[in-house]
Amino acid sequence: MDQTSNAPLHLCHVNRLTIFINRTYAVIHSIALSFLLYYRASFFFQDTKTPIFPSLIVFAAELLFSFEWLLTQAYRWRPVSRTTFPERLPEDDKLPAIDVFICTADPDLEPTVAVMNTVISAMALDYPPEKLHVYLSDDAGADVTLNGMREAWTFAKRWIPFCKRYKIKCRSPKAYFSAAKDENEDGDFGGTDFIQERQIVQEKYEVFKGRVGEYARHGDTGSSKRGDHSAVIEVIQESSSNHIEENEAKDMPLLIYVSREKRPSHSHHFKAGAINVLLRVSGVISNSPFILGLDCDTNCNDPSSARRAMCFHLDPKLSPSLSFVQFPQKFHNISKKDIYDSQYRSIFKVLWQGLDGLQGPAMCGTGYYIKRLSLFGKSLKDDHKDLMELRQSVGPSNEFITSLLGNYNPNMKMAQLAHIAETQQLASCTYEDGTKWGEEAGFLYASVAEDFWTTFASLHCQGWNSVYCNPPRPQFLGRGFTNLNDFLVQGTRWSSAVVDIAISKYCPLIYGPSQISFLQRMCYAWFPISPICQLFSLWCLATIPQLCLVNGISLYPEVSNSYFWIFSFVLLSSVSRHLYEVLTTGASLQHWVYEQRIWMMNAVTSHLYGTLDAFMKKFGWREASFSISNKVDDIEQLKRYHAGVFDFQTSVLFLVPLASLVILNVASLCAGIARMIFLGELEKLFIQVFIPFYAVVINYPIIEGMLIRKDSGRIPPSVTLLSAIASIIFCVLGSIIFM
Ligand SMILES: O=c1ccn([C@@H]2O[C@H](COP(=O)(O)OP(=O)(O)O[C@H]3O[C@H](CO)[C@@H](O)[C@H](O)[C@H]3O)[C@@H](O)[C@H]2O)c(=O)[nH]1
Ligand SMILES: [Mn+2]
Repeated sequence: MDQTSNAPLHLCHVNRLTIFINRTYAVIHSIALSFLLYYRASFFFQDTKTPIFPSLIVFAAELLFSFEWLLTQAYRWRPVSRTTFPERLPEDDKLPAIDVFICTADPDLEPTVAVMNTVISAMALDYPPEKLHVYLSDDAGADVTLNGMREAWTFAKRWIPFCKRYKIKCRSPKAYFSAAKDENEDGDFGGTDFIQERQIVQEKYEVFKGRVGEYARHGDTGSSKRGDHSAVIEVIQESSSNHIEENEAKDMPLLIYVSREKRPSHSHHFKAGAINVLLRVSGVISNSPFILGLDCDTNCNDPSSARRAMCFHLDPKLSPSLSFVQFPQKFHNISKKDIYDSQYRSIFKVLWQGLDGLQGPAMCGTGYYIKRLSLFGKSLKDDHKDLMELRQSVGPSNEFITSLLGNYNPNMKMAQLAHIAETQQLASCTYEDGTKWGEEAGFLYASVAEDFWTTFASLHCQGWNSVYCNPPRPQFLGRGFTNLNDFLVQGTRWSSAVVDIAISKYCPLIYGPSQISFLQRMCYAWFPISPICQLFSLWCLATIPQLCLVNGISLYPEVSNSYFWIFSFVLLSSVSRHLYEVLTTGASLQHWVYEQRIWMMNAVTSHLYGTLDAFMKKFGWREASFSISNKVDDIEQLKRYHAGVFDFQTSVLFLVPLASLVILNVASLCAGIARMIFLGELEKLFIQVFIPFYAVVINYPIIEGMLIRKDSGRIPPSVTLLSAIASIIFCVLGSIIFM
């Protein structure tokens, strides 16, 4: 260990070439945009035959697009990347303790074996075991999960020493055993000892899986009492009295099951509520200064993440204002033909790097190492720490307040026994009544995008920073979507959650104290504003120029007009800019098509319903909800995903807008081509023909789904018919009203 030297624990690289390219592009593109908007604006002072209403709508769409574009430039202002040197960390006895929080909520959608793999992989992190405490929050209160944990504990006693002895990198047994041998480049594969032990451990894993499977089949998955059960907190311990095994257990991290109390009469605030209970319960058990947050599907794919995170948290220059280290979300099941962009390429390869160069990335729910106290910044802000005020803020438990004030250094065994009674109260659904939990303490409740919202309002706006750590080997691997329905359902939840923020008084465009920089605020504004901008602009651009085309009305400059080149430039520049980013982040030309398509589909469906949902909540017509993402594979759907074939088995509410818009665009394209050929309007309508042409080419799989495919993943004929009728009605009504 290299403690004595002054070698840094981490480095930050500023990519000057990228910055130069990004800023140059921003300047050139914004000049072109200004010309475009000038052309539109001056149009209203001219005397033309074009009807005013469609031009006005298209202008509004262009304005919103430009505004959104402007916000995204902040992400491109100063992207950075980082390297860590965990080997330079101090000795193990100087490392701070870590509590791992894993959340699960529904054993039917989140299979127990997979959740336990996450638990086991977290227990096997490369960190002193006495400084690692793993908590699983089970919102379903299901027996299968509690029993699964007991089995996981027993299996982990074999698994952890095996991983450590042979330096296995992939610490999720499921991933390890299902990978082809040569894929497991890590670990020592030479000796017969290894081969024998691997065999034994694999057998144990099969037994573990079998047992959990039994519980799942015959046990109670808690579906009847999911919203109505009392709190259960259990420290998972040795069940057998076997001496040798007990010795092994010494090297095991503490493992704790937490199922908070839930009652129909009390709002439980979804995942944020679950984490806040974990914050309290762990506060009186282990009270570690740092917390690793994981979703139940996020396996530790590399044991070194904890030490890498400590490279930042233990840097004396960075640490006082550092709240958390975020690792990217990466996924183990991404197809080469990632048609739904399940990898979120742009977020994790572009946007988060950009934020990292400003004040730091937003939390993304999983794969982050956060400083516990930063979540209580507002409650603890006065130095004198008035006890009464603190009670009002975080509730009456003296044990918890003591732990928060840092006066309580838990001796694990004692703490377990002394405080288990206290935890019942801390996990009860009435504990938060009259306190500031969810408002200033812990994760915030105002939006179900609790991660994004908490980072903005509680952390970055209070002057905390964060960093983004993206080493070449993925440190965590989750499960990406494999079908359109899951993608659109999650998209709708996200849009709704962020639009909640956009239409609240905390909209980052207007809210934001001086601690947050202007550029950081622009980035934050983009998330809540973009669904509204995209939804409006895309719906307009997918209907109005088309309607006008059918009626022979020109909305864009003719080819001979010099502004024609401005419009062409803006279009080409934005499209090629996106292509450039896709290619330079290691994706293919084909992936660029996927992203263009899924972006359009998302905008006209998820963003639409999400925004509607947000407004309905605002007016009190609907309650907040959190539709948990499905994590069970359907073989058929999986096959299609890997073949790059769309699976249209989703709600008609999603399908009808998609299909209607495509039908409308095909029809207008035909009409446009006919006009060009028979009426010689090529010059006049060039751009307007190009728009539906582009939309149709990019969205070809929808046409295929309607007309060509016969499999169960196609668009049902009834939906096609309904959509055709919808587009005809739109065309007729639109022509009468607008033209
Ligand atoms: O009432 C709830 C609802 C969800 N969860 C857990 O929260 C996690 C995330 O839920 P999931 O359904 O997988 O949602 P995703 O859309 O995949 O989650 C993304 O978006 C969420 C909201 O922004 C973040 O919290 C997540 O970390 C992020 O991965 C899962 O482990 C769930 O078990 C709970 O514990 N209680
Ligand atoms: Mn998820």
